[in-house]
Amino acid sequence: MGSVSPPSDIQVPPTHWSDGPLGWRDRLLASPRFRRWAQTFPLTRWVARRRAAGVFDLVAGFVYSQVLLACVQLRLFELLLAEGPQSGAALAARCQLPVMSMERLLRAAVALQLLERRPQDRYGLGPLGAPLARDEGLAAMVEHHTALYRDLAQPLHLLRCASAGAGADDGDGKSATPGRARVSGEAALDPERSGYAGNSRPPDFAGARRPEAPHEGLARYWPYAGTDRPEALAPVQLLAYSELMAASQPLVADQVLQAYSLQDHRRLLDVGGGTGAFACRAAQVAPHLQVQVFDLPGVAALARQRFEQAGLSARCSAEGGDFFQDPLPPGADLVTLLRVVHDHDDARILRLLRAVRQALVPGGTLLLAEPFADTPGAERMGDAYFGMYLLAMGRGEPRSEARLRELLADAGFINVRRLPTALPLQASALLARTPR
Ligand SMILES: CC(C)=CCC/C(C)=C/CC/C(C)=C/C=C/C(C)=C/C=C/C=C(C)/C=C/C=C(C)/C=C/C=C(C)/C=C/CC(C)(C)O
Ligand SMILES: C[S@@+](CC[C@H](N)C(=O)[O-])C[C@H]1O[C@@H](n2cnc3c(N)ncnc32)[C@H](O)[C@@H]1O
Repeated sequence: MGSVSPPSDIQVPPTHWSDGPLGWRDRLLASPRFRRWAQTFPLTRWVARRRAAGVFDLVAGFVYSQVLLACVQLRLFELLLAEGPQSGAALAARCQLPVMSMERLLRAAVALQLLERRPQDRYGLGPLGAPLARDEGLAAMVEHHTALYRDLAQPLHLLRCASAGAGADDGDGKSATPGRARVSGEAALDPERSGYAGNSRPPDFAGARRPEAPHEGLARYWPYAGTDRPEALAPVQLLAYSELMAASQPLVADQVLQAYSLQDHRRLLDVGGGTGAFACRAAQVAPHLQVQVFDLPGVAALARQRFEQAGLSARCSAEGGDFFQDPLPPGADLVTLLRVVHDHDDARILRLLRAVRQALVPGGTLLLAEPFADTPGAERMGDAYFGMYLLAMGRGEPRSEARLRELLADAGFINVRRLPTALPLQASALLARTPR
């Protein structure tokens, strides 16, 4: 393998007027002498400290994430919300950790504002931990990152392999990506063997750690991203990601339903609608609405179970199939695509959008919602988080609003408009119509 440092004998000539001043700035910031001066000079000291803290956070980010993971696995936030602040020794006993380790974790969590020190040497929830205390979706997201971090442990390996053909399939369900062979079959996502048991939770806090999160990478976690025959996936392979999506769906549903009223629609088709979590919410907020989910056969079967358990089978149904191959059920006046488009490449998405246009009644509405790239104030979420996440998954990319608009126009949609959502970090939304 060659050296990773840039060859020092290559001079890149400036090609744009801004290269000059920006090159000057870069050399200044890279200069240890300048940095030494700036961190002591009274007018620049605060910028130097802020920048240093920013760089430090990037360097230490993984450590912070693992402190959070330990808190989530111990169910610390829920415990402190339910029972109030407690001493380190009491928490150590509850969590079955040595007192010294527990204190170390608690102090780390305080430094990250996940927890706060309280009078009489006790620990309570902090401003960043409190929102996590009752959020099953966020907790599940944190836990499943174990799979992502396996892939990211060697980022260059991931980047090199992916450039050889991310998500390419060699026809038998195994990824053509070298070094990331996909194991089909039950072992991959067997909740027992992977250690992942989704939302199944012990009844009380006594020694109640959450189960260890997945031991495999994302390609196995999301098996549909690596095959051209997703309808052939075994039910056990669909379970872990379907549970994660159902647990985290309220985060998305809240954004969508706050931004858009379903009252004027009569028939909703949720394409890639998973196990029907959004469908149930939609049916509950719009009691006149007929709702249908289209997803892979094994996932659609789970949706049917959910509808039955919720007593919604009269208005909610689910059809199984491959949305790239099979026709979508016709007749809906609203189609939703929630967290679906970013999973796939442009060619597949164009095919899917055209199929959605065919399925909708004339003048029908498409509502597309997912995290967008280039979201002001949440840029890291798009290109940094989802960019790397989807690379590890093996297919798809985060797209900007502008790119999604182009794809929608290519697929024949008109009147595309942005629906403002309260927390674009969670999901942004576009509305589009089919011609009458
Ligand atoms: C009351 C006092 C004292 C003061 C008031 C001050 C005030 C107004 C404070 C505000 C408090 C407040 C309301 C806080 C709210 C916090 C919230 C809403 C936090 C939300 C955080 C959301 C996060 C961290 C979301 C993370 C989402 C992730 C990581 C999503 C991952 C999604 C994946 C991996 C999806 C995969 C699907 C695929 C495969 C890509 O298709
Ligand atoms: C990221 S999940 C989103 C699920 C749901 N919309 C949500 O937001 O919770 C993507 C969904 O698309 C489904 N899916 C992926 N490829 C598919 C295909 N070719 N045909 C049908 N469904 C597919 C998956 O089974 C999964 O339920």
